[in-house]
Amino acid sequence: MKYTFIVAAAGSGKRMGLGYPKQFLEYQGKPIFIKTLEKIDQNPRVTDIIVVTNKEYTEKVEKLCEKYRIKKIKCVVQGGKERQDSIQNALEKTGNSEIIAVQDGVRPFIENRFIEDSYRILEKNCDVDGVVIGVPVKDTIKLVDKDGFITSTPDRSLLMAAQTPQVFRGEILKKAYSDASKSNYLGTDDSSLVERINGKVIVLEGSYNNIKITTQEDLKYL
Ligand SMILES: Nc1ccn([C@@H]2O[C@H](COP(=O)(O)OP(=O)(O)OP(=O)(O)O)[C@@H](O)[C@H]2O)c(=O)n1
Ligand SMILES: C[C@](O)(CO)[C@H](O)COP(=O)(O)O
Repeated sequence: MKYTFIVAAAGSGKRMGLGYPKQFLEYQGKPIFIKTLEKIDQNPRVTDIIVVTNKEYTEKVEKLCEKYRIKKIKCVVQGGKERQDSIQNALEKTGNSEIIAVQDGVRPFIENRFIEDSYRILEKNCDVDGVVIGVPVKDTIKLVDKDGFITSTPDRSLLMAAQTPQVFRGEILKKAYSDASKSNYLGTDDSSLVERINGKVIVLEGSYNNIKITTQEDLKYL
């Protein structure tokens, strides 16, 4: 079995406003995306890792992966305009991988149990197409109209905030991406693409620590 990880590191980090992409920000002496890659590389079941990055940073990423001895790198591919385009480019290099996981390069607090438990769920349940790491929402969520007026208050007990990794059977993930591209559907995560082709995806409780480094306020967690 091939267990491929795609690590998305092709964003520009506009909201962080560093003047360079936040995946290169140093945390404990290493770029954030390297900290993320180290955790994935250490899992014995992961067979290969594809990193997606901005065209102008490809060589830098290759060198950093070498410097920090990330052993399972299969290739570094060029990203696209949106995160979804970046993942689509990486999917083209996954070959016949049976299980494909997608991870934000800027979520360095990924835990090994997220990977292990997701693989276990997919192995034990042939009717499940994917596993998404997520946490119960703590705030009350309001749906609003374009003028900011509240239209409804969804039942919070049914709301989960999606994180990464998001782990899928390779075939359905590729089909989901291909269908989304044909119909110009742009989702904000990988699971939403699988959901729209009626894939059965389960949420596995992750951790509130597993944040995505997005804005300056998140730097206090590093
Ligand atoms: N075209 C893109 C956009 C994002 N990402 C990656 O997807 C993850 C989550 O995206 P986000 O936090 O939105 O990162 P940025 O796009 O860099 O941030 P911003 O939206 O503030 O510019 C990050 O690891 C980012 O590098 C990517 O691979 N390709
Ligand atoms: C995939 C994701 O990290 C799940 O929370 C998130 O949706 C990425 O969103 P962004 O628009 O790239 O910040």
